[in-house]
Amino acid sequence: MSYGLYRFMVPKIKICGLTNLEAVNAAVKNKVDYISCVFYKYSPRNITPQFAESITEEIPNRIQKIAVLSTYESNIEDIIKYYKPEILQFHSDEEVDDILKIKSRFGLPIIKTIRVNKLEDLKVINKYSEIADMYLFESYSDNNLYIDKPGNKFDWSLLKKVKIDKPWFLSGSLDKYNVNYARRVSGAVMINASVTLESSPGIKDPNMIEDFIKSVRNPNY
Ligand SMILES: O=C(O)c1ccccc1NCC(=O)[C@H](O)[C@H](O)COP(=O)(O)O
Repeated sequence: MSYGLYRFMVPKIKICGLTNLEAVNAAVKNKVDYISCVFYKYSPRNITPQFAESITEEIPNRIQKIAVLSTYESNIEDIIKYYKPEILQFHSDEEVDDILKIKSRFGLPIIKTIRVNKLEDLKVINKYSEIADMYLFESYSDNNLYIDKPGNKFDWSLLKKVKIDKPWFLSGSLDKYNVNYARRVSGAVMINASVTLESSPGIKDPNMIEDFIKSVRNPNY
């Protein structure tokens, strides 16, 4: 995509791993498009479905709620019942059939995370293309399989080298300084950020959320 065209595409922003009302309010105030809560017991961002419901119940309808979970999680019924996500995001090496069962049962669209460090990692898109409605691309480190640490990035330009058959988010240590460069070299229209907006593990800083969203919306900010 030429830079000229890219400049006119309105970016969509997802803030992931919200754990308190202040962070949700900062995301809402700054007109985020998607928010995600994490339901993964080893994550510092893990919260209960009931608490996720309580911090997100007042958000406007235009913001879509995403649940980050795994097919191995046992509390999916509670996640659906209380948090009421509009999209489910699967983040590990789930089997296609297991995701399909959940998709058919709850009738919700699926984001499949694809972890990328080299071009051949992108082949896994083929495996999930039947069941995924969107992808989320991020990097991985061998010693930390499912939870990225700040600073984990991949060569974003790899995403321009393959045909991607669904809408997709770019993720992985995006911050207010690198996000517009990352969008340019990857062609991303949809952006996900989490750890880079935290003052301590699991705790998002409302000012960092605001600065991040402003810098995506206005690259000269
Ligand atoms: O965020 C978590 O703690 C997490 C734990 C287990 C599975 C997935 C998890 N996050 C889901 C994501 O979409 C991304 O990993 C995360 O937002 C990465 O973004 P960033 O921290 O900005 O690199």
